[in-house]
Amino acid sequence: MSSLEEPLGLDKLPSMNTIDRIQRFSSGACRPRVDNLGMGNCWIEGPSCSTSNSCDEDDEEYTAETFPWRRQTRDLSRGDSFSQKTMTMGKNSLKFGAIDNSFYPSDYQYSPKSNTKNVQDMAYKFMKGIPNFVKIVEVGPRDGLQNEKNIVPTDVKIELIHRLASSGLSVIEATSFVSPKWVPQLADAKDVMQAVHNLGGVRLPVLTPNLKGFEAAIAAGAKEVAVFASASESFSKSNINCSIEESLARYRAVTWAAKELSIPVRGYVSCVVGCPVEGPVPPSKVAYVAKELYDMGCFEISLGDTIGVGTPGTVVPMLLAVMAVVPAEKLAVHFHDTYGQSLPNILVSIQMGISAVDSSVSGLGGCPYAKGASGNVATEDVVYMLKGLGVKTNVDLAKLMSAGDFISKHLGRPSGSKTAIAFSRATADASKI
Ligand SMILES: CC(C)(COP(=O)([O-])OP(=O)([O-])OC[C@H]1O[C@@H](n2cnc3c(N)ncnc32)[C@H](O)[C@@H]1OP(=O)([O-])[O-])[C@@H](O)C(=O)NCCC(=O)NCCSC(=O)C[C@@](C)(O)CC(=O)[O-]
Repeated sequence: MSSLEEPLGLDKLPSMNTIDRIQRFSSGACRPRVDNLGMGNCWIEGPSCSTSNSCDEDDEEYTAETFPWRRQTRDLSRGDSFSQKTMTMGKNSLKFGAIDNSFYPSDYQYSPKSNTKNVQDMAYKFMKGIPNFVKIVEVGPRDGLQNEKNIVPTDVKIELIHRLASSGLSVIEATSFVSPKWVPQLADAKDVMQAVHNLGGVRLPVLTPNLKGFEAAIAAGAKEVAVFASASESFSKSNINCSIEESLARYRAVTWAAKELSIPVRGYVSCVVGCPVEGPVPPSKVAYVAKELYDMGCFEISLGDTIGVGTPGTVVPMLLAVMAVVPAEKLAVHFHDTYGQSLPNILVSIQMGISAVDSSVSGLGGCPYAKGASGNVATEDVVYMLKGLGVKTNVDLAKLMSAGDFISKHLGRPSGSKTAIAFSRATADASKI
């Protein structure tokens, strides 16, 4: 039975006593104010921390109590004045805030002078765990295009990768060296890789399910690869035609070969909260597979909610279980947006100290072996939310949206990014004035 019918709730997973922590965050703690506020801009802005996430922690009272999982975080001292800045978006000079004032009625007016200590404390708790910098791993050209009904021409894929790179994305998953019988959409992996492998300033990992794929990837110029295991036995069989243990044995061979060539290997765990066949997946199984991948040498483990059924209620217990065995700084999160839960899931993940997020331009994607699962969270939406939180990504949103526009036009459908749609509407409205 498909688990897509019903979101997985905490009632279906072991209680880990974390929900009350999340519920302590009040929505009012990060309320926008009217004056000159951008749509996604948060008025909270910490003192200047470096992007290396090396802030000093100066207030331990909340640290131990509220964020036992917290890692490198911003330095928000309680007396901070929370201010807001307007952000411009590249040459197009689209400005956050261009259509902002009309969004917020006057009763949203927020005066720092009337701020109570209580409210400041809530804001502090909310922001305390959030890192200064989040690395975005763009998976559109691989996870996005692997599920397209019509095969996207090689030159379009290459152009997309170029456009994504020019937006400032530092990691773009380019393609997969998998069986073309299983995933014909990426049968041109060799041609794509040969065309982009020398692109400067960007890492271009590719998926490799076994040694055959690894060798082909290296021959085509790949300098980084990713292996992908599942926390669900059934999904492992349908996705890569072997058991979890068999897949781990294959990946040990891949990581061993990669080590010989000094090739970094990223590890994926899929179905981290739910499986299309088995339903809820216990956090302990996810932790087991994540640790195996970490121990065999994967430099980062990406936790994939492959069918997009997770909510913060299931994601937090899963992350706690994984963080007990793999350090938070070695983890990334990878959410599909089937139930529109990706952004809240990303928010709780970064509050827990994770600073690497996978996403897909225009929300492209889905897994050919997970029917009903929708695309990944849209990169534009993630960048927009992070900008609003004052978190750096080094991604130029205007250029990113232009890349999204390029691929959406090619696919003949509107972008799956709400941010891109909102900005294109705003631009269209402005041009009528
Ligand atoms: C794993 C295999 C290859 C096993 O495939 P198999 O059929 O079990 O393997 P086999 O070893 O018996 O080989 C069968 C044929 O495939 C060939 N072959 C074998 N390996 C390769 C290779 N690397 N590249 C090209 N060809 C290959 C092999 O040479 C042979 O060719 P034949 O003799 O029949 O002509 C297959 O099941 C496969 O390619 N699966 C890939 C499935 C896939 O890409 N799924 C989507 C990934 S998305 C995902 O996993 C989730 C993730 C990462 O996005 C995270 C998330 O969203 O949560």
